[in-house]
Amino acid sequence: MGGRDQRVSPVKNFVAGGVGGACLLLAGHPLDTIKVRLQTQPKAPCSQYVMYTGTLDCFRKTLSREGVLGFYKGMGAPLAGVAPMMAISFFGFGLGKQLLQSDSSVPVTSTQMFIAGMFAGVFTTVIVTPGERIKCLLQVQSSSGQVKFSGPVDCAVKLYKEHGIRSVYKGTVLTLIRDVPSTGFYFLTYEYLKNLLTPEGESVDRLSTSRILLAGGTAGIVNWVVALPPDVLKSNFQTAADGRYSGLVDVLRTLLREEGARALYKGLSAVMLRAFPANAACFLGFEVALKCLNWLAPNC
Ligand SMILES: CC(=O)O[C@H](CC(=O)[O-])C[N+](C)(C)C
Repeated sequence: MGGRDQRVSPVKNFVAGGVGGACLLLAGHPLDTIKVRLQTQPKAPCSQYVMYTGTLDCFRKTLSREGVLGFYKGMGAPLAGVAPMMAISFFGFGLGKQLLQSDSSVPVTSTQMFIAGMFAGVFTTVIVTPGERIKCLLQVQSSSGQVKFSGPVDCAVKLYKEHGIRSVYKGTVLTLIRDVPSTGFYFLTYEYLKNLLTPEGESVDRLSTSRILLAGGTAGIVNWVVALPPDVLKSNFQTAADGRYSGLVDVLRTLLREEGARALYKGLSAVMLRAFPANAACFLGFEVALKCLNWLAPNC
């Protein structure tokens, strides 16, 4: 597989990855707001009184009542987490490729791309695990009606005070199971499609915006096809009361026994609806930021 002609500096990958993360959030947050509103709307006595009948209804009502800004409520906390996560992810991927590629004139192979992507997945787990634990607990709390945590910082402090750092990092193994293979496929798909979509004789670095969007969006879909089953297990494990599950195999067994295999793809439509535009924007933001950085500092 053809890689970039020259190696990209890890700092540039980090900064451009952060820009990509901010774009991911800007494009994906409206669908996340819709998803959370649908998931947490109060149970109605009959379908006539239901607040939102579906995704489109929720979109229309939010737009007419709150305007476009209504879709961007509560974006501050995720911005503080998603931009650094994607910065670390692109940094880890770039570093992984450099470590695996002994000669920079030899293109990076598909296997090396996949391993470098998995490497990035290991890197991000350090910040993703506590971020997901806090996010999931807050999301479940808003639908359960019991307010234990006033916000992300309060949640982190309470978890730490109650059961120490182990509690903040509850779900680390499941986060690794979710993110290591999926990030491998994420970057492999993007790089593979970029090469496939590059016309004969042209450089992959001059790919059109529409093709970058297509490659990035598809990478997002592939990422979530792989990530969703462990994501369901992770969310259940991270939000369960202490002692409810003896381990991750117990979560899997319980879920399969109680809800069947379909439970492993819960929330599929909302996740997929968000995955394409959010990740298309992420990779476009990354590529544009990288071009700007290369223009500003061509020699580093
Ligand atoms: C599971 C996840 O966070 O996926 C990221 C993209 C998205 O849609 O949020 C990508 N990555 C796993 C590389 C962080």
